[in-house]
Amino acid sequence: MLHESTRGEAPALSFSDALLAGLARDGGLYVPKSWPVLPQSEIAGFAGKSYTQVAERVLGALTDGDIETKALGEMIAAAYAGFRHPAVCPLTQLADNLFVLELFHGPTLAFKDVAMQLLGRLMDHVLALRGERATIVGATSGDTGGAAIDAFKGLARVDVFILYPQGRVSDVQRRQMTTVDAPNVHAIAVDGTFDDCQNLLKAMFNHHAFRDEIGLSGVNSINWARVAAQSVYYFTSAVALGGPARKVSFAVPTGNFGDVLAGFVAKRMGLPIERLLIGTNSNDILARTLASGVYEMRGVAATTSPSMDIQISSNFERLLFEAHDRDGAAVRRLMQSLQQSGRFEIAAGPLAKIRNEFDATAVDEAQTAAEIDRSWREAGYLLDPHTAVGVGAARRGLEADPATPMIVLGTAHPAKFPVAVKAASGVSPALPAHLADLMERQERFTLLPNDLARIEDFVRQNARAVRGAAA
Ligand SMILES: Cc1ncc(COP(=O)(O)O)c(C=O)c1O
Ligand SMILES: N[C@@H](CCOP(=O)(O)O)C(=O)O
Repeated sequence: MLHESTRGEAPALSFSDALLAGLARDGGLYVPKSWPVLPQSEIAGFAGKSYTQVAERVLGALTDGDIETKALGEMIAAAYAGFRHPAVCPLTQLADNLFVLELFHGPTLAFKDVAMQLLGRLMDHVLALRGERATIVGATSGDTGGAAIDAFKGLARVDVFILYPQGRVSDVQRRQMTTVDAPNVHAIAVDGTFDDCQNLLKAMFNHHAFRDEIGLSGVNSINWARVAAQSVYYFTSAVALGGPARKVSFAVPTGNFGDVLAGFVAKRMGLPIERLLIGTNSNDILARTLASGVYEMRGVAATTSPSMDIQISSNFERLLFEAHDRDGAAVRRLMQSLQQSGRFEIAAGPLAKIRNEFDATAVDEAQTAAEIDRSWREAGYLLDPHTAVGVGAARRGLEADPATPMIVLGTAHPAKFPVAVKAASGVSPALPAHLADLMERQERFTLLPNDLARIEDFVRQNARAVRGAAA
Protein backbone atom coordinates (compact mmCIF):
# COMPACT_ATOMS: atom_id res chain seq x y z
CA MET A 1 0.00 0.00 0.00
CA LEU A 2 1.28 3.45 -0.88
CA HIS A 3 0.91 6.63 1.17
CA GLU A 4 0.15 10.01 -0.37
CA SER A 5 0.81 13.53 0.86
CA THR A 6 -2.07 15.76 1.94
CA ARG A 7 -0.62 18.47 -0.33
CA GLY A 8 -0.51 16.21 -3.37
CA GLU A 9 2.95 17.15 -4.64
CA ALA A 10 5.31 14.68 -2.95
CA PRO A 11 6.06 11.18 -4.19
CA ALA A 12 3.83 8.39 -2.84
CA LEU A 13 5.73 6.21 -0.36
CA SER A 14 5.56 2.76 1.21
CA PHE A 15 4.89 2.48 4.96
CA SER A 16 8.62 2.13 5.73
CA ASP A 17 9.54 5.11 3.58
CA ALA A 18 6.78 7.24 5.11
CA LEU A 19 8.01 6.12 8.55
CA LEU A 20 11.51 7.43 7.85
CA ALA A 21 10.33 10.51 5.96
CA GLY A 22 8.13 11.94 8.73
CA LEU A 23 6.85 15.03 6.90
CA ALA A 24 6.36 14.83 3.12
CA ARG A 25 8.73 16.89 0.98
CA ASP A 26 5.89 19.19 -0.12
CA GLY A 27 5.21 20.05 3.53
CA GLY A 28 2.17 17.73 3.69
CA LEU A 29 1.43 14.73 5.89
CA TYR A 30 1.31 11.16 4.66
CA VAL A 31 -1.87 9.04 4.74
CA PRO A 32 -2.57 5.63 3.15
CA LYS A 33 -4.00 5.95 -0.36
CA SER A 34 -6.99 3.93 0.79
CA TRP A 35 -8.22 2.68 4.16
CA PRO A 36 -8.00 -1.06 4.79
CA VAL A 37 -11.36 -2.24 6.14
CA LEU A 38 -11.58 -5.06 8.68
CA PRO A 39 -14.68 -7.28 8.43
CA GLN A 40 -17.16 -6.81 11.32
CA SER A 41 -16.76 -10.51 12.16
CA GLU A 42 -13.03 -10.00 12.61
CA ILE A 43 -13.55 -6.95 14.84
CA ALA A 44 -16.06 -8.96 16.91
CA GLY A 45 -13.38 -11.64 17.23
CA PHE A 46 -11.09 -9.16 19.00
CA ALA A 47 -13.21 -9.77 22.15
CA GLY A 48 -11.05 -11.60 24.68
CA LYS A 49 -7.88 -11.10 22.62
CA SER A 50 -4.82 -9.43 24.15
CA TYR A 51 -3.77 -5.90 23.23
CA THR A 52 -0.79 -7.24 21.29
CA GLN A 53 -2.95 -9.67 19.31
CA VAL A 54 -5.29 -6.85 18.26
CA ALA A 55 -2.30 -4.62 17.46
CA GLU A 56 -0.84 -7.32 15.20
CA ARG A 57 -4.04 -7.45 13.20
CA VAL A 58 -4.76 -3.71 13.00
CA LEU A 59 -1.17 -2.76 12.25
CA GLY A 60 -0.80 -5.74 9.95
CA ALA A 61 -3.62 -4.27 7.87
CA LEU A 62 -2.15 -0.77 7.96
CA THR A 63 1.38 -1.89 7.06
CA ASP A 64 0.06 -4.35 4.46
CA GLY A 65 3.12 -6.61 4.30
CA ASP A 66 5.64 -3.78 4.18
CA ILE A 67 6.97 -4.89 7.57
CA GLU A 68 7.46 -8.64 7.68
CA THR A 69 4.67 -10.20 9.81
CA LYS A 70 6.89 -12.13 12.23
CA ALA A 71 9.16 -9.13 12.84
CA LEU A 72 6.13 -6.87 13.34
CA GLY A 73 4.67 -9.28 15.91
CA GLU A 74 7.98 -9.44 17.80
CA MET A 75 8.30 -5.65 17.85
CA ILE A 76 4.72 -5.25 19.10
CA ALA A 77 5.31 -7.80 21.87
CA ALA A 78 8.56 -6.11 22.93
CA ALA A 79 7.02 -2.61 22.81
CA TYR A 80 4.28 -3.46 25.30
CA ALA A 81 6.12 -5.97 27.51
CA GLY A 82 7.31 -3.13 29.76
CA PHE A 83 3.90 -1.55 30.37
CA ARG A 84 2.88 -1.56 34.01
CA HIS A 85 -0.62 -2.99 33.36
CA PRO A 86 -1.19 -6.45 31.84
CA ALA A 87 -4.03 -5.09 29.65
CA VAL A 88 -1.58 -2.40 28.35
CA CYS A 89 -4.44 0.14 27.98
CA PRO A 90 -7.14 -0.80 30.54
CA LEU A 91 -10.62 0.73 30.85
CA THR A 92 -11.96 2.14 34.13
CA GLN A 93 -15.56 3.17 34.75
CA LEU A 94 -16.09 6.66 36.24
CA ALA A 95 -19.90 6.93 36.12
CA ASP A 96 -22.89 5.60 34.16
CA ASN A 97 -21.74 5.11 30.58
CA LEU A 98 -18.55 7.11 31.28
CA PHE A 99 -15.21 5.29 30.99
CA VAL A 100 -11.55 6.31 31.04
CA LEU A 101 -9.17 4.45 28.74
CA GLU A 102 -5.89 4.53 30.64
CA LEU A 103 -3.11 5.12 28.14
CA PHE A 104 -0.46 6.07 30.67
CA HIS A 105 0.99 2.77 31.86
CA GLY A 106 4.12 3.06 29.69
CA PRO A 107 7.55 4.26 30.85
CA THR A 108 6.92 8.03 30.67
CA LEU A 109 3.32 7.97 31.96
CA ALA A 110 1.69 9.42 28.84
CA PHE A 111 -0.26 8.04 25.88
CA LYS A 112 2.68 8.86 23.65
CA ASP A 113 4.45 5.74 24.92
CA VAL A 114 1.89 3.50 23.25
CA ALA A 115 3.01 4.57 19.78
CA MET A 116 6.54 5.65 20.57
CA GLN A 117 7.70 2.35 22.11
CA LEU A 118 6.72 0.68 18.85
CA LEU A 119 8.04 3.47 16.63
CA GLY A 120 11.52 3.22 18.17
CA ARG A 121 11.64 -0.46 17.32
CA LEU A 122 10.15 0.01 13.85
CA MET A 123 12.64 2.72 12.91
CA ASP A 124 15.58 0.78 14.25
CA HIS A 125 14.39 -2.29 12.31
CA VAL A 126 13.99 -0.43 9.00
CA LEU A 127 17.28 1.45 9.41
CA ALA A 128 19.10 -1.82 10.21
CA LEU A 129 17.66 -3.52 7.10
CA ARG A 130 18.86 -0.59 5.00
CA GLY A 131 22.19 -0.09 6.79
CA GLU A 132 21.29 3.55 7.40
CA ARG A 133 21.19 6.06 10.23
CA ALA A 134 18.78 8.87 11.00
CA THR A 135 18.60 12.10 12.92
CA ILE A 136 15.31 12.56 14.70
CA VAL A 137 14.20 16.07 15.57
CA GLY A 138 11.00 16.37 17.57
CA ALA A 139 8.94 19.25 18.93
CA THR A 140 7.16 18.80 22.22
CA SER A 141 4.78 20.61 24.48
CA GLY A 142 5.85 18.15 27.15
CA ASP A 143 4.98 14.52 26.55
CA THR A 144 6.18 13.57 23.06
CA GLY A 145 9.73 14.60 24.01
CA GLY A 146 10.01 12.37 27.05
CA ALA A 147 8.40 9.43 25.26
CA ALA A 148 10.70 9.81 22.24
CA ILE A 149 13.79 10.08 24.40
CA ASP A 150 12.83 6.95 26.32
CA ALA A 151 12.07 5.01 23.14
CA PHE A 152 15.22 6.02 21.23
CA LYS A 153 17.83 6.44 24.00
CA GLY A 154 21.00 4.46 23.39
CA LEU A 155 20.10 3.38 19.84
CA ALA A 156 23.24 3.29 17.70
CA ARG A 157 21.52 4.25 14.44
CA VAL A 158 19.66 7.30 15.68
CA ASP A 159 20.39 10.69 17.25
CA VAL A 160 17.47 12.44 18.95
CA PHE A 161 17.04 16.20 19.33
CA ILE A 162 13.95 17.39 21.19
CA LEU A 163 12.81 21.02 21.10
CA TYR A 164 10.65 22.04 24.06
CA PRO A 165 9.31 25.46 25.07
CA GLN A 166 11.42 26.80 27.94
CA GLY A 167 9.31 27.25 31.10
CA ARG A 168 6.12 25.90 29.54
CA VAL A 169 6.24 22.22 30.49
CA SER A 170 5.71 20.69 33.94
CA ASP A 171 8.79 19.93 36.09
CA VAL A 172 8.18 16.19 35.72
CA GLN A 173 7.88 16.49 31.93
CA ARG A 174 11.07 18.58 31.71
CA ARG A 175 13.06 16.23 33.90
CA GLN A 176 11.94 13.21 31.88
CA MET A 177 13.69 14.88 28.94
CA THR A 178 16.71 16.42 30.63
CA THR A 179 17.84 13.66 32.99
CA VAL A 180 18.43 10.88 30.44
CA ASP A 181 22.17 10.44 30.15
CA ALA A 182 22.59 8.85 26.72
CA PRO A 183 25.08 10.13 24.12
CA ASN A 184 22.47 10.15 21.32
CA VAL A 185 19.94 12.28 23.24
CA HIS A 186 19.83 16.11 23.15
CA ALA A 187 17.17 18.13 24.99
CA ILE A 188 16.92 21.68 23.64
CA ALA A 189 14.99 24.33 25.57
CA VAL A 190 13.72 26.90 23.06
CA ASP A 191 12.94 30.45 24.04
CA GLY A 192 9.40 30.32 22.62
CA THR A 193 6.12 28.41 22.60
CA PHE A 194 5.32 24.88 21.41
CA ASP A 195 4.04 26.36 18.13
CA ASP A 196 7.46 27.99 17.67
CA CYS A 197 9.13 24.59 18.25
CA GLN A 198 6.80 22.90 15.78
CA ASN A 199 7.37 25.66 13.19
CA LEU A 200 11.14 25.24 13.58
CA LEU A 201 10.76 21.50 13.07
CA LYS A 202 8.64 21.92 9.94
CA ALA A 203 11.10 24.51 8.61
CA MET A 204 13.91 21.96 9.00
CA PHE A 205 11.88 19.40 7.06
CA ASN A 206 11.19 21.97 4.35
CA HIS A 207 14.91 22.92 4.16
CA HIS A 208 15.70 20.02 1.86
CA ALA A 209 19.49 20.44 1.79
CA PHE A 210 19.62 20.29 5.59
CA ARG A 211 17.08 17.47 5.68
CA ASP A 212 19.16 15.32 3.34
CA GLU A 213 22.47 16.25 4.94
CA ILE A 214 21.49 14.94 8.37
CA GLY A 215 18.99 12.22 7.35
CA LEU A 216 16.15 13.99 9.14
CA SER A 217 13.30 11.90 10.52
CA GLY A 218 10.42 12.91 12.76
CA VAL A 219 8.49 11.19 15.52
CA ASN A 220 5.78 13.73 16.12
CA SER A 221 2.32 12.72 15.02
CA ILE A 222 3.09 14.28 11.64
CA ASN A 223 4.68 10.83 11.20
CA TRP A 224 1.94 8.54 9.90
CA ALA A 225 3.22 5.55 11.91
CA ARG A 226 2.40 7.38 15.17
CA VAL A 227 -1.25 7.77 14.21
CA ALA A 228 -1.42 4.20 12.92
CA ALA A 229 -0.14 2.78 16.22
CA GLN A 230 -2.59 4.93 18.20
CA SER A 231 -5.59 3.58 16.31
CA VAL A 232 -5.22 0.16 18.01
CA TYR A 233 -6.60 1.23 21.40
CA TYR A 234 -9.82 2.46 19.83
CA PHE A 235 -10.47 -1.14 18.75
CA THR A 236 -9.55 -2.77 22.06
CA SER A 237 -11.65 -0.36 24.15
CA ALA A 238 -14.71 -0.34 21.87
CA VAL A 239 -14.75 -4.13 21.73
CA ALA A 240 -14.40 -4.34 25.52
CA LEU A 241 -17.71 -2.39 25.75
CA GLY A 242 -19.59 -4.56 23.28
CA GLY A 243 -18.37 -3.31 19.91
CA PRO A 244 -18.81 -3.71 17.05
CA ALA A 245 -22.43 -4.72 17.82
CA ARG A 246 -22.75 -1.75 20.15
CA LYS A 247 -21.56 1.69 19.05
CA VAL A 248 -19.44 3.79 21.40
CA SER A 249 -18.33 7.43 21.37
CA PHE A 250 -14.90 8.80 22.29
CA ALA A 251 -13.93 12.07 23.98
CA VAL A 252 -10.33 13.00 23.26
CA PRO A 253 -8.31 15.77 24.92
CA THR A 254 -6.83 17.38 21.86
CA GLY A 255 -3.89 19.56 20.85
CA ASN A 256 -2.08 18.43 17.72
CA PHE A 257 -5.12 16.32 16.66
CA GLY A 258 -3.10 13.10 16.33
CA ASP A 259 -4.91 11.11 18.98
CA VAL A 260 -8.44 11.94 17.84
CA LEU A 261 -7.43 11.42 14.21
CA ALA A 262 -6.42 7.87 15.17
CA GLY A 263 -10.08 7.37 16.15
CA PHE A 264 -11.17 8.60 12.75
CA VAL A 265 -8.78 6.06 11.20
CA ALA A 266 -10.24 3.24 13.33
CA LYS A 267 -13.69 4.30 12.15
CA ARG A 268 -12.57 4.25 8.52
CA MET A 269 -11.22 0.76 9.14
CA GLY A 270 -14.70 -0.40 10.11
CA LEU A 271 -14.99 0.24 13.85
CA PRO A 272 -18.51 1.51 14.61
CA ILE A 273 -17.99 4.85 16.40
CA GLU A 274 -20.95 7.11 17.04
CA ARG A 275 -19.22 10.46 17.74
CA LEU A 276 -15.64 11.68 18.13
CA LEU A 277 -15.56 14.54 20.65
CA ILE A 278 -12.66 16.94 20.51
CA GLY A 279 -11.93 18.42 23.94
CA THR A 280 -9.70 21.48 24.00
CA ASN A 281 -8.48 23.55 26.92
CA SER A 282 -8.86 27.33 26.75
CA ASN A 283 -6.65 27.27 23.67
CA ASP A 284 -9.87 26.54 21.85
CA ILE A 285 -8.96 26.97 18.19
CA LEU A 286 -10.52 23.64 17.18
CA ALA A 287 -13.76 24.28 19.07
CA ARG A 288 -14.02 27.69 17.39
CA THR A 289 -13.26 26.14 14.01
CA LEU A 290 -15.99 23.55 14.23
CA ALA A 291 -18.46 26.18 15.41
CA SER A 292 -17.65 28.85 12.81
CA GLY A 293 -15.83 27.10 9.95
CA VAL A 294 -12.95 29.55 10.39
CA TYR A 295 -9.59 28.29 11.63
CA GLU A 296 -8.07 31.39 13.18
CA MET A 297 -4.94 31.62 15.29
CA ARG A 298 -4.90 33.73 18.43
CA GLY A 299 -2.16 33.92 21.05
CA VAL A 300 -1.50 30.77 23.03
CA ALA A 301 -2.32 30.85 26.75
CA ALA A 302 -0.42 28.81 29.35
CA THR A 303 -2.79 26.37 31.09
CA THR A 304 -2.66 23.52 33.60
CA SER A 305 -2.84 21.11 30.63
CA PRO A 306 0.33 22.44 28.93
CA SER A 307 0.64 19.63 26.40
CA MET A 308 -2.46 21.03 24.68
CA ASP A 309 -1.31 24.66 24.62
CA ILE A 310 -1.29 24.68 20.84
CA GLN A 311 -2.59 26.87 18.00
CA ILE A 312 -1.28 24.94 15.01
CA SER A 313 -2.97 21.58 15.21
CA SER A 314 -0.92 19.68 12.65
CA ASN A 315 -3.06 16.62 12.12
CA PHE A 316 -6.15 18.64 11.38
CA GLU A 317 -4.60 18.81 7.91
CA ARG A 318 -5.17 15.07 7.49
CA LEU A 319 -8.86 15.54 8.30
CA LEU A 320 -9.09 18.49 5.91
CA PHE A 321 -7.61 16.29 3.18
CA GLU A 322 -10.34 13.70 3.74
CA ALA A 323 -13.09 16.32 4.00
CA HIS A 324 -11.93 17.79 0.66
CA ASP A 325 -12.14 14.36 -1.00
CA ARG A 326 -8.33 14.08 -1.02
CA ASP A 327 -7.84 17.24 -3.09
CA GLY A 328 -4.22 18.16 -2.30
CA ALA A 329 -4.47 21.49 -4.12
CA ALA A 330 -7.38 22.56 -1.90
CA VAL A 331 -5.40 21.65 1.24
CA ARG A 332 -2.36 23.51 -0.10
CA ARG A 333 -4.45 26.65 -0.51
CA LEU A 334 -5.74 26.42 3.07
CA MET A 335 -2.24 25.90 4.47
CA GLN A 336 -0.86 28.81 2.43
CA SER A 337 -3.60 31.00 3.81
CA LEU A 338 -2.74 29.87 7.35
CA GLN A 339 0.91 30.71 6.81
CA GLN A 340 0.19 34.10 5.25
CA SER A 341 -2.68 35.36 7.37
CA GLY A 342 -2.96 33.02 10.37
CA ARG A 343 -6.40 31.84 9.27
CA PHE A 344 -8.38 29.91 6.68
CA GLU A 345 -12.05 29.28 5.99
CA ILE A 346 -13.49 25.82 5.44
CA ALA A 347 -16.16 25.69 2.73
CA ALA A 348 -19.66 24.52 3.65
CA GLY A 349 -19.34 21.04 2.09
CA PRO A 350 -16.14 19.91 3.85
CA LEU A 351 -17.27 21.57 7.09
CA ALA A 352 -20.52 19.59 7.04
CA LYS A 353 -18.53 16.36 6.56
CA ILE A 354 -16.36 17.19 9.57
CA ARG A 355 -19.36 18.09 11.73
CA ASN A 356 -21.03 14.87 10.68
CA GLU A 357 -18.49 12.88 12.67
CA PHE A 358 -16.89 15.27 15.16
CA ASP A 359 -18.05 17.57 17.94
CA ALA A 360 -15.75 19.99 19.69
CA THR A 361 -15.96 21.69 23.03
CA ALA A 362 -13.62 23.85 25.08
CA VAL A 363 -13.10 23.18 28.78
CA ASP A 364 -11.64 26.16 30.62
CA GLU A 365 -9.30 26.19 33.61
CA ALA A 366 -12.04 26.39 36.25
CA GLN A 367 -13.98 23.53 34.64
CA THR A 368 -10.81 21.44 34.37
CA ALA A 369 -10.09 21.86 38.08
CA ALA A 370 -13.75 21.14 38.90
CA GLU A 371 -13.59 17.86 36.91
CA ILE A 372 -10.45 16.74 38.78
CA ASP A 373 -12.16 17.51 42.09
CA ARG A 374 -15.48 15.90 41.12
CA SER A 375 -13.98 12.65 39.84
CA TRP A 376 -11.91 12.35 42.99
CA ARG A 377 -14.87 13.00 45.30
CA GLU A 378 -17.45 10.95 43.40
CA ALA A 379 -15.37 8.06 42.07
CA GLY A 380 -12.12 8.19 44.07
CA TYR A 381 -10.33 8.54 40.73
CA LEU A 382 -7.57 11.07 40.17
CA LEU A 383 -7.51 12.67 36.71
CA ASP A 384 -4.57 14.49 35.20
CA PRO A 385 -5.61 17.92 33.81
CA HIS A 386 -5.56 16.76 30.16
CA THR A 387 -7.80 13.79 30.88
CA ALA A 388 -9.99 16.14 32.93
CA VAL A 389 -10.52 18.24 29.79
CA GLY A 390 -11.62 15.04 28.05
CA VAL A 391 -14.00 14.17 30.90
CA GLY A 392 -15.46 17.68 30.77
CA ALA A 393 -16.13 17.26 27.05
CA ALA A 394 -17.50 13.74 27.63
CA ARG A 395 -20.04 14.86 30.23
CA ARG A 396 -21.40 17.40 27.75
CA GLY A 397 -21.54 14.70 25.10
CA LEU A 398 -23.43 12.39 27.45
CA GLU A 399 -26.01 15.09 28.10
CA ALA A 400 -26.81 15.05 24.37
CA ASP A 401 -26.66 11.25 24.05
CA PRO A 402 -26.84 9.45 27.43
CA ALA A 403 -27.43 6.01 25.86
CA THR A 404 -24.13 5.57 24.01
CA PRO A 405 -21.12 4.59 26.15
CA MET A 406 -18.52 7.35 26.19
CA ILE A 407 -14.82 6.50 26.39
CA VAL A 408 -12.47 9.31 27.45
CA LEU A 409 -8.87 8.88 26.39
CA GLY A 410 -6.85 9.08 29.64
CA THR A 411 -3.75 10.63 28.15
CA ALA A 412 -1.46 11.14 31.15
CA HIS A 413 -0.83 9.93 34.70
CA PRO A 414 -1.83 12.55 37.30
CA ALA A 415 1.67 12.45 38.83
CA LYS A 416 3.02 14.22 35.73
CA PHE A 417 1.10 17.32 36.82
CA PRO A 418 1.20 17.21 40.65
CA VAL A 419 0.83 20.94 41.22
CA ALA A 420 -2.40 21.29 39.24
CA VAL A 421 -3.82 18.02 40.57
CA LYS A 422 -3.10 18.93 44.21
CA ALA A 423 -4.56 22.42 43.75
CA ALA A 424 -7.78 20.95 42.34
CA SER A 425 -8.24 17.90 44.56
CA GLY A 426 -6.02 18.36 47.61
CA VAL A 427 -4.27 15.09 46.72
CA SER A 428 -0.58 14.76 45.82
CA PRO A 429 -0.22 11.96 43.27
CA ALA A 430 2.96 9.91 43.71
CA LEU A 431 5.25 9.02 40.83
CA PRO A 432 5.56 5.27 40.15
CA ALA A 433 8.64 3.57 41.62
CA HIS A 434 10.79 3.74 38.48
CA LEU A 435 10.59 7.55 38.57
CA ALA A 436 10.63 8.03 42.35
CA ASP A 437 14.04 9.79 42.31
CA LEU A 438 13.33 11.86 39.16
CA MET A 439 13.52 15.16 41.06
CA GLU A 440 17.03 14.35 42.32
CA ARG A 441 18.53 13.34 38.96
CA GLN A 442 21.09 15.56 37.19
CA GLU A 443 19.62 17.70 34.35
CA ARG A 444 21.37 18.24 30.98
CA PHE A 445 19.92 20.55 28.33
CA THR A 446 20.90 23.31 25.91
CA LEU A 447 19.04 26.63 25.84
CA LEU A 448 18.74 28.06 22.32
CA PRO A 449 16.87 31.04 20.85
CA ASN A 450 13.88 30.65 18.54
CA ASP A 451 16.21 30.86 15.55
CA LEU A 452 16.25 28.26 12.78
CA ALA A 453 19.90 28.76 11.77
CA ARG A 454 21.15 28.46 15.36
CA ILE A 455 19.17 25.29 15.95
CA GLU A 456 20.18 23.73 12.64
CA ASP A 457 23.83 24.46 13.49
CA PHE A 458 23.45 22.76 16.85
CA VAL A 459 21.88 19.69 15.27
CA ARG A 460 24.50 19.57 12.51
CA GLN A 461 27.36 19.75 15.01
CA ASN A 462 25.95 17.04 17.25
CA ALA A 463 24.35 14.59 14.80
CA ARG A 464 26.40 11.58 13.89
CA ALA A 465 23.99 10.41 11.26
CA VAL A 466 24.16 10.84 7.53
CA ARG A 467 21.39 9.05 5.63
CA GLY A 468 23.01 6.39 3.47
CA ALA A 469 26.06 5.91 5.70
CA ALA A 470 26.39 2.39 7.10
CA ALA A 471 25.45 2.11 10.76
C1 LIG B 1 -1.27 14.43 28.09
C2 LIG B 1 -1.71 14.84 26.73
N1 LIG B 1 -3.01 14.88 26.45
C3 LIG B 1 -3.46 15.23 25.24
C4 LIG B 1 -2.58 15.62 24.25
C5 LIG B 1 -3.15 16.01 22.91
O1 LIG B 1 -2.92 15.00 21.98
P1 LIG B 1 -2.87 15.35 20.42
O2 LIG B 1 -1.72 16.30 20.29
O3 LIG B 1 -2.63 14.05 19.75
O4 LIG B 1 -4.16 15.98 20.09
C6 LIG B 1 -1.21 15.63 24.49
C7 LIG B 1 -0.22 16.02 23.47
O5 LIG B 1 -0.14 15.54 22.43
C8 LIG B 1 -0.76 15.20 25.75
O6 LIG B 1 0.53 15.12 26.01
N1 LIG C 1 1.18 17.44 23.09
C1 LIG C 1 2.32 17.06 22.37
C2 LIG C 1 2.62 17.98 21.23
C3 LIG C 1 3.22 17.24 20.11
O1 LIG C 1 2.29 16.29 19.71
P1 LIG C 1 2.56 15.09 18.74
O2 LIG C 1 1.53 14.09 19.12
O3 LIG C 1 2.40 15.63 17.40
O4 LIG C 1 3.94 14.55 18.93
C4 LIG C 1 3.48 16.85 23.31
O5 LIG C 1 3.24 16.47 24.42
O6 LIG C 1 4.62 17.05 22.97
